[in-house]
Amino acid sequence: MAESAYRAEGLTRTYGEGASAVHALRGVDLDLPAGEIVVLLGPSGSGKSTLLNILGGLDRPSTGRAWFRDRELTAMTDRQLTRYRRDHLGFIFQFYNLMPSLTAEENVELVTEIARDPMTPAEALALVGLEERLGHFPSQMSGGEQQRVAIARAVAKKPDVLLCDEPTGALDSTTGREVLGVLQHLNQTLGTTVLIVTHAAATAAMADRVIRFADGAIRSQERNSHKLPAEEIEW
Ligand SMILES: Nc1ncnc2c1ncn2[C@@H]1O[C@H](COP(=O)(O)OP(=O)(O)OP(=O)(O)O)[C@@H](O)[C@H]1O
Repeated sequence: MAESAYRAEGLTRTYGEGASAVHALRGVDLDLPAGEIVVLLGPSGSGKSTLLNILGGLDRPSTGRAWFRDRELTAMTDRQLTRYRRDHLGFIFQFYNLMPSLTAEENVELVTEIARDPMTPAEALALVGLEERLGHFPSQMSGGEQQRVAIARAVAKKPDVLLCDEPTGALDSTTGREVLGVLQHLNQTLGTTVLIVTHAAATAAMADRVIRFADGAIRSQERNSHKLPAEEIEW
């Protein structure tokens, strides 16, 4: 059986109390094997980001338990969660969060300087097809190129898992497909587990596993028998 990346049992997350409480997660059970591309779909407010943040060690559930491999995230101290994020995860968000005063190479260097066994920034930027743009500043690049720098930054430390929250949310469909192609390439060449939270339902076509959320719970989960290359996704 494939090694497990994540498991979760009965995760709930409630914000606030009493009548105004928001039940962002209402009991989520999960079992995600390592090495897959997993796409989480669902309407706005259905709890997708909340789940991603808990698996990413950025938030804690109100009740329930979660594991990364055989380590229980919900039993970790804040320090242990910080190390878990540093040693195992890369994050990609809708907005690229690049430092405007640093070049592409220097933006990636921010991570490679503190990682244990990183690629060089040039290697990471080559993986996302930006080997020619090392010395460019974010303002000199398109949105898609900036997102590729952000992906290079996330993968430079060779993470086991890439957690992506709306990675194509700010991009047009052509550029979005290119960015998804980069994620697919990383999954195929490095075996990185990739979790993608998105509104773009078409992204499901490139997933190994599609999880649909509604109202804080998983409504369905399916495995794709036939995955499409990202370039062939119809938006
Ligand atoms: N820090 C917070 N404080 C209060 N409520 C929150 C907080 N974070 C999220 N929520 C609420 O929890 C619910 C789930 O939010 P979440 O961001 O997980 O949904 P989502 O499915 O990712 O939505 P979207 O697709 O719009 O990003 C929403 O009703 C949201 O308003």
